[in-house]
Amino acid sequence: MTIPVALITGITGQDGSYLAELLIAKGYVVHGLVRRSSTTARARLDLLFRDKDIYDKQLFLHYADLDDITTIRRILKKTQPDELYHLAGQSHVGASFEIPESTCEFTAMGTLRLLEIVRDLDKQPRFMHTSSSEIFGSPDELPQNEQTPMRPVTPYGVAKVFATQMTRLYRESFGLFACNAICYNHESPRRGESFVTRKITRAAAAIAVGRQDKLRMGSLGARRDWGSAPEYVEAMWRMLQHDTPDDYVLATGVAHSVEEFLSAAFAAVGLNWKDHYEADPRFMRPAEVSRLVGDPGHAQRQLGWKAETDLAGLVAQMVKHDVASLQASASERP
Ligand SMILES: C[C@H]1O[C@H](OP(=O)(O)OP(=O)(O)OC[C@H]2O[C@@H](n3cnc4c(=O)[nH]c(N)nc43)[C@H](O)[C@@H]2O)[C@@H](O)[C@@H](O)C1=O
Repeated sequence: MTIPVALITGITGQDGSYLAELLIAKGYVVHGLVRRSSTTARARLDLLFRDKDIYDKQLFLHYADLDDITTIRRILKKTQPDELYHLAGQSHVGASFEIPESTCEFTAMGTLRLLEIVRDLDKQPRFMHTSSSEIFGSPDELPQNEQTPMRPVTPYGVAKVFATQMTRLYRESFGLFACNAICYNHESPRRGESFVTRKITRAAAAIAVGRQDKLRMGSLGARRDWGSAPEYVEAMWRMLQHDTPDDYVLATGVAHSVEEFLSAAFAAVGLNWKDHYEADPRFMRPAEVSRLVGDPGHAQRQLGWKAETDLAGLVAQMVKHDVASLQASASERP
């Protein structure tokens, strides 16, 4: 039996770590591209795999930045993956207003460069690009599906539109097996600390144990369709196992406000968020998407995939994790 080989860009991120775990459990050999500078970000992977004798047997990490075409081409030629999961990019929407150029460089051009390399390979891997609900920006219809017109309102959204359309174009014009996973927000205890959900659950835990008093945040009115990250990477894998390539909205189909998330997280540790919240203009954005909710029907029909975790379940998992890790670090203190 041949062992399937996958390559993941962005393997050190939240989704990358869950996807690596999933593929390794399925018996894949997994190669990951790692930025030379992201030594600390590797902590997620080290925590998962360091003691499990996986490195150099099933998991191989390679240094390569997304603008380093020759290195990526060399790695792809050497590793000959069957599947290429493209997760890397500047993923913070708020930051994209501060650094629009590098956001486009990595998120938009980085995807095009990868597609170009794949197009030239003799053995072309199946390709999955992690697109985003931000492509819809300010949509006319609700919920959004794969046919909803793209109307991005943030530099990040514009970059994702470019990458999404290029992925479609390489599928339709050059015959690549290329798919877009149009992901709505997906969270977990491994979510980066600057995204709103994790910022809230970490603060709720820290305030509950007396290590923090205030939580400074931006607007609470925005609504998001929040799902659970491990479920979304399962859908990504299913996309590349399907007979034909296509684009899929991955979402729960239900939206909640930031205030609802905040309220649920603080309630989970017996606190009232109103006693600790402080509005901070530094976290307000020049433009907000507010009507994003996805229709995951296509993924359900074609891939048999459905988001299972609701907001209450997600909040409970994240708060529990953050409380436990604070307690563990407190007990380690001399
Ligand atoms: C689908 C999409 O999902 C993510 O992008 P995002 O939705 O912008 O996620 P977020 O957690 O940064 O913000 C959610 C909402 O929360 C509001 N908000 C209020 N106060 C703070 C605050 O203090 N920090 C942050 N970060 N947000 C705040 C903020 O203004 C926004 O309305 C990325 O994975 C992205 O890569 C992606 O593709």
